[in-house]
Amino acid sequence: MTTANRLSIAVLGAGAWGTAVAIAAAKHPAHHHVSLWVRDAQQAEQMRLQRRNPRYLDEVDFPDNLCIEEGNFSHLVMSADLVVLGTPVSALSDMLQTIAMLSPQAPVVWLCKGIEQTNGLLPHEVQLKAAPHLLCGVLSGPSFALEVARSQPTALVAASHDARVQALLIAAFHGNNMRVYGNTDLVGVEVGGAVKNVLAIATGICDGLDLGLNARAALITRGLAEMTRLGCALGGRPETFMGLSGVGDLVLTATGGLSRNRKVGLLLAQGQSLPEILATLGHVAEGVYCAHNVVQRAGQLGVEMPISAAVVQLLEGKTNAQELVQQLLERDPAIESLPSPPVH
Ligand SMILES: NC(=O)C1=CN([C@@H]2O[C@H](COP(=O)(O)OP(=O)(O)OC[C@H]3O[C@@H](n4cnc5c(N)ncnc54)[C@H](OP(=O)(O)O)[C@@H]3O)[C@@H](O)[C@H]2O)C=CC1
Ligand SMILES: O=C(CO)COP(=O)(O)O
Repeated sequence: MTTANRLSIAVLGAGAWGTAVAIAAAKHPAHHHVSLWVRDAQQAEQMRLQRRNPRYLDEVDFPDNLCIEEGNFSHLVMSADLVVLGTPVSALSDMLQTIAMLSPQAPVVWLCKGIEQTNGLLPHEVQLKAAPHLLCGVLSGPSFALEVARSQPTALVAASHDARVQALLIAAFHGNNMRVYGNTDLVGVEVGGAVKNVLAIATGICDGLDLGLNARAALITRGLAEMTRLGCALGGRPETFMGLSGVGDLVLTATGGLSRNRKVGLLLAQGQSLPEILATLGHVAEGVYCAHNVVQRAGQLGVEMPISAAVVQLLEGKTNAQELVQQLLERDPAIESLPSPPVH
C-alpha cells in the first residue's frame, strides 16, 4: 500500500465489467491508483485518447487516476496491492497461471460468474487447479456494469477464505455509493453467480413469450430453490442463497433490462437461433456456456434442476420455447421444498 488506504490496483480485462470496476476503484474516496489492462492495442489507444471505453461503456468518462495499459502486464501485477481479473471464466485458468508465475504472493480476485466450459469447474476450483498457492477471492452480487460506472448505489459481496483478501476488497471498493460485505462462503457465492445466469435465460424466455408476471415470479422462486439445492450439495451454506450473490443477483439479472443473459432468453423466445443471438450480442453471456455444466454437476449429485435442464435442452436445439414451458408445467405435482432457514 502506498499511503494509508490508498491502493495500487491492477484490473486485467477491459470488457464492460472490468471497465466499470476500474472506474469505481478510481472514484473511491481513497483515490486509489488504478491501471486497466486492455488486450487489444487499438482499443487501448482509443481509450487513452477518448478517456472512455468506446467498445463497452462509451458514456462514462474515466477519472484522471485511471491509467490504460496494454501489452505485457507483468509490471502491473508485480507492483499491485490487488489484482482484479475482469475477464470471463474461459480466460481464468490462463490468467491465474500467468499471475502465479509473476507474483506468487499477489492477492487476486476474479469478477467472472459461471463455470468453466471444458471441465465443469467453479472459478475457485479452477484456481485450486491452476494456481493453488495464490491468495484469492471473488467479488460478486447484483451489479450491472453501467450502473456501477455511473456510481449508482450498489451492494456487493467480497468472498474469500482469507481475511486479508476480504479486507483488501473492502478497502478497494467500499465507499462512494458502494457497499461491500465480507463472506467466507466461496462455493455459495460462486454457485449463485453461475446459476442465476442460466435462470435469467429462462426468465427472458418466459417474458419473451409473454407468459405474465405470475409465471415470472414462479420461475424466479423455483429457480432459487434449485440454485440453493445445488449450492448446498456442493458445500455452500443455505443462507448465502438468501443474500446478495443469491436471490439478489437472481432478481436483478432475471428482471433487469441490462442483462445479457436475459436478453438471450428474450431473443430465443422470438425464435432467433443461438448462433444468430451470440453473433450480435457483443458481450459474453456466461449462462450459455455454463448451463450444461450446471445441470451435469447437479446430475452427478442427484440434485434436480428442472428449469436449468429445460434451458439446456433449448440451448442445444432439442426443444423450442413453447415446448419447454409445456414440459415444465406438466411436471408431476410436488410438495414445495424450501431450504430451511439458518439457526443462529
Ligand atoms: N457486465 C456486467 O454487468 C457484469 C459482468 N460480470 C461477469 O464478468 C465477466 C466479464 O463480463 P463483461 O466484462 O461484462 O464481458 P464483456 O463481454 O463485456 O467483456 C469481456 C472482456 O474480456 C476480454 N477477454 C475475453 N477473453 C479474454 C482472454 N482470453 N484474455 C484476455 N481478455 C479476454 C475481452 O476482450 P476483447 O474485447 O478483446 O474480446 C473483453 O474485454 C463475466 O464472467 C460476467 O458474467 C459480473 C458482474 C456484472
Ligand atoms: O452479473 C450481472 C449482474 O450482476 C450481469 O448479468 P448479465 O451477464 O446477464 O448481463
